[in-house]
Amino acid sequence: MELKIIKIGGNVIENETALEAFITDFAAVKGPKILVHGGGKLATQLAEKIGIETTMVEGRRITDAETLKVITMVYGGFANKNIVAKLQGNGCNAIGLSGADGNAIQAIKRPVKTIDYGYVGDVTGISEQTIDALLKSGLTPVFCAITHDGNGQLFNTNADTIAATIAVGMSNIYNTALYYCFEKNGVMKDINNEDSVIEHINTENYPTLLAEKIVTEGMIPKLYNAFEALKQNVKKVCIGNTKMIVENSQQKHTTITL
Ligand SMILES: Nc1ncnc2c1ncn2[C@@H]1O[C@H](COP(=O)(O)OP(=O)(O)O)[C@@H](O)[C@H]1O
Ligand SMILES: CC(=O)N[C@@H](CCC(=O)OP(=O)(O)O)C(=O)O
Repeated sequence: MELKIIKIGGNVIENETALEAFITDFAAVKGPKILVHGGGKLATQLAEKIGIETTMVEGRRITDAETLKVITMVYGGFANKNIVAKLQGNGCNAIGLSGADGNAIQAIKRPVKTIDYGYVGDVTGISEQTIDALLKSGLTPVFCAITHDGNGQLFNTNADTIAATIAVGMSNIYNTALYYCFEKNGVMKDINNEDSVIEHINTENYPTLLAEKIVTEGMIPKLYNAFEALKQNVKKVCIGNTKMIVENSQQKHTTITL
């Protein structure tokens, strides 16, 4: 059976109309499914309001103790519960989780090489049996971008990485398909031209896209994670507009292959 792991980005969450449209489409997706959400933009806005500066390095947030509090409140609080409530309103029996809940996603502090990211976690494992028990009982897990180390420490983890790791872990039980949904139509040749979607990215054309800076910022972890997922048994990875998850959708998007 296919399990769909669908990730939505910060710009979708932040935009009331886009979020409502996505929720309707996600609720209508048939079969077992898991939603992973970010909320990076909302966290940056709240941090700014309370005088905490945000530093991003290659799409990842440097997370000090105060920033960790903000992201926990935003991702695990407002963003997660708002999405769960809206899904409930659309007949989808969602349950909101962080990686600490049910020990679902374990992580270690990202090792310091040239950069110390602070309380940023690299995922070490997921509890696929616990997640599967939720699926089997008819619930739809909704994960925010928070993990833990099993010793009481929460971590901020890139939501794209969480989605990929869940897809990899759950591939022990299901055929998994990973969808990265965001506000654009896919990975674009020209970021200002929605018609310039690159329909296929693979390990051959990717280095050029990276070198020519066609792929930058938040798209770097997304593609890194896409390749990692495919190498570890995930059957399908797509990047595109939320409309691509609609059954028989003709929406153009980017498909990643090895
Ligand atoms: N070639 C590209 N095509 C589309 N988006 C790109 C590209 N290169 C960089 N990006 C950036 O990647 C962003 C998506 O990643 P990210 O900021 O992590 O957002 P999300 O929260 O949606 O995952 C886009 O909003 C865009 O600014
Ligand atoms: C470590 C790290 O960078 N974590 C991300 C988690 C949220 C996220 O990934 O949100 P989007 O998918 O909306 O970008 C962050 O704090 O921005």
